[in-house]
Amino acid sequence: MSDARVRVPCSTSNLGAGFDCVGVALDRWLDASVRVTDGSTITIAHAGTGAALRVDPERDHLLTGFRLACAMAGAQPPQGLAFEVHSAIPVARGLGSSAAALVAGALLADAALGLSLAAANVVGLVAALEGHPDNAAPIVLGGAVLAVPDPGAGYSLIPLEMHPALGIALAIPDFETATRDMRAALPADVPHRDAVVAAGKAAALVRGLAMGDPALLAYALDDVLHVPYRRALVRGYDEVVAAAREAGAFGATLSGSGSTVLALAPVDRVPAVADAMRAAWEALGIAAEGSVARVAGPAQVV
Ligand SMILES: Nc1ncnc2c1ncn2[C@@H]1O[C@H](COP(=O)(O)OP(=O)(O)OP(=O)(O)O)[C@@H](O)[C@H]1O
Ligand SMILES: N[C@@H](CCO)C(=O)O
Repeated sequence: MSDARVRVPCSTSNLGAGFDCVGVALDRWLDASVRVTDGSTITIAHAGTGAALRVDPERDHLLTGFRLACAMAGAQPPQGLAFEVHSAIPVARGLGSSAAALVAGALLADAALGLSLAAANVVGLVAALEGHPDNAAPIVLGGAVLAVPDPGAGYSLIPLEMHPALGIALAIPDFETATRDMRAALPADVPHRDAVVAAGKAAALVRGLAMGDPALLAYALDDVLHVPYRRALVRGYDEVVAAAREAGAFGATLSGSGSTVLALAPVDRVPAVADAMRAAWEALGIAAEGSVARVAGPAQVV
């Protein structure tokens, strides 16, 4: 057993029509380390965006990920552990902070105990806990990823091409939306006609990302499966999406389950789109950060 350190990106997921199956790793990072101690206590020191988290260590996703990885490999976790985390990923904003913490914990266990877990296993254990693989998959693999169930119990993880002329803008408001609440807002069933439209939009998303095709992306970002049921819970959603389009975006949608709004745009329009979305929120009295996001590589042991 040795000390270990990892660096894990954030992720945006869904991208409109890729609900629960498409995600992209983005360049905001969580850095974490673990040290084995002589005692029998577990400490987790959070800095950065996690500093305000009031989570008992026993319920912290970092420790959960660590223990799940040990259990998957049949290894006994040490009793005394000291974790240190610095995160730049905003919490409960649709940028995968929970998946990032789970992946970080699992990779720390893998590195510290020499578990030799495959990337697909790490995605699988995080997805099993979260109930969807679209954050864990890009965090572990980097880039844009399609994650769908494979004939066994795991997932097929397929890297998706993103056209180089395609840029990503984010607007991150100062209010949270918990994924649990946003999933509770979804209906148990949708009308068949909506399912038909959703199938076409999901196909349009994959092809639109590869080609950078404006019409396909506009169609795909205008989701019918989850956004219609969630947008009322994100104050200003319609205004921010409209502002993105007016500033030159192909379209905009919730990042993950929100509250962040993500826009896809030609690379040279991305700064203006990010600024327009921020301004739209601020016009409603809601502080927000507008930023240009870059696609990130995979989580790494450093
Ligand atoms: N180490 C941790 N880092 C972040 N969140 C944690 C951690 N441990 C537990 N949590 C819980 O997870 C919640 C955040 O998860 P949630 O799924 O709601 O948002 P998210 O992962 O930031 O966004 P999304 O899943 O929509 O991309 C926090 O409010 C907190 O209760
Ligand atoms: N696909 C998930 C992502 C949550 O981060 C959802 O939209 O609920």
